[in-house]
Amino acid sequence: MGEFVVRGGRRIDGRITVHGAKNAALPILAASLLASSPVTLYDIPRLRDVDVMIEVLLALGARVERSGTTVWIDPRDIHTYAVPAELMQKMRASIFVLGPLLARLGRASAIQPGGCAIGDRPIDLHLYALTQLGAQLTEEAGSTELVAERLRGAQVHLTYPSVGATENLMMAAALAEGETRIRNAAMEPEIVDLAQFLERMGAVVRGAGTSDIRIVGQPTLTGTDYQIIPDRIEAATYALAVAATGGRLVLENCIADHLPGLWGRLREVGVDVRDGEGDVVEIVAPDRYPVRPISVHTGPYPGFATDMQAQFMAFLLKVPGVHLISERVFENRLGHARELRRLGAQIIADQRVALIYGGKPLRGAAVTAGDLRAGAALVIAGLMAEGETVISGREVIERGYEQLDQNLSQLGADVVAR
Ligand SMILES: CC(=O)N[C@H]1[C@@H](OP(=O)(O)OP(=O)(O)OC[C@H]2O[C@@H](n3ccc(=O)[nH]c3=O)[C@H](O)[C@@H]2O)O[C@H](CO)[C@@H](O)[C@@H]1O
Ligand SMILES: C=C(OP(=O)(O)O)C(=O)O
Repeated sequence: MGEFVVRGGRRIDGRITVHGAKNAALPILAASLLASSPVTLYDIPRLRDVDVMIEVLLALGARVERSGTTVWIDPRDIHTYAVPAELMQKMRASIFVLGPLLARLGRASAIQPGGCAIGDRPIDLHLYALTQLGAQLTEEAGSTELVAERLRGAQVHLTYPSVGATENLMMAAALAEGETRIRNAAMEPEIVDLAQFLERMGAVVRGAGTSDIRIVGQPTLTGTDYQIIPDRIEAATYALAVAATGGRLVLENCIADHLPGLWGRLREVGVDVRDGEGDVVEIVAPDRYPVRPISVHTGPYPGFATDMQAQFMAFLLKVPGVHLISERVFENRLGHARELRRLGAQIIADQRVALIYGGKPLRGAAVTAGDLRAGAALVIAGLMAEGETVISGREVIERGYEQLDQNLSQLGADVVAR
């Protein structure tokens, strides 16, 4: 297992360009399987999860070429409907290929992904949604198989606005006969990005970004080229790193509107956030914060994103006052509280709610990244702490952050990967 070694106490100053969004790239790579001719995707981040998704596409019979952040996919000859078990185990987002495989080959199978460090993460809503389009479902001995001669559009009400289930359904519906209407659909920017990609391939998608999405399926979809949106969670992570350490940061390729809840809370405690023209956001953080209790509840978009909750908790350690975080999306996503306590943080937490006593000094220690965003939170806390913080589980963090150590070092921080 690799580590990040962070020596705290340095100010951040500089500018960085936000990479393409992991959580948009993964479903869009899967959606490329729907096309009857090659697809070219731009701004695909160089991340471990993307490597695994490309392995999945190759295993299914697609041709894939990659040069920097450009990925070319020829899905014409896909022949395998079963997602290899070892790839499902490596990354639960492999589940995104179920909808496209079912639509292209009439059959799709995979092992059931297990839970992970942040919760059980069942796929019942994905499967329910696909059966509503006419697929027959067989579940046995930990594996799932879906079969459909022909998918037919339907009205599908999701009992929870699951991002992944909405995406799987949109992809299958794009090649189904007739119209599909998704009620209580997820509204995240990554849903809108997938919708735009499907439209570029010839599907008709209306209402993406609202809770009511309509998709008119087409007999075939054609390959296209498409540029992925910037990673709002990567942007939030760097913004919170500067807010936690003091200094100035210019984020290029950052769509400020994709982060509701973040900028307002930063401004509330005195961070100067300038949302300029051309997707540039400038953040100037004070050295000290006033006593200001903050409370945050995560929720589906446009609620406060669960994927920035851990990093926000690390930032709150800097702000004097007693703060409250409640995690409402995943049932077990506060594991970082225990690791932050190793740095001297005063946090009381159960599985869903944490009280954070901010404004107290932190000191470096050895900690472990239990999940991707928990790891990012520990890096932020390490930047604030006196002395050296060694974060093990570097590979977990690199699932979602490209060149984290180089980026932070370039901004003046002392972060080494080893
Ligand atoms: C690759 C990707 O884009 N991942 C994101 C996606 O994950 P993901 O798509 O897995 O998240 P969902 O929105 O589906 O999950 C939200 C909640 O719904 C539950 N649920 C989900 C599906 C299902 O079939 N049954 C069920 O009960 C989950 O356990 C969780 O409690 O959205 C999450 C919520 O914004 C983000 O944290 C993840 O980073
Ligand atoms: C939880 C995340 O991703 P995934 O759904 O791929 O585990 C994340 O991006 O924070």
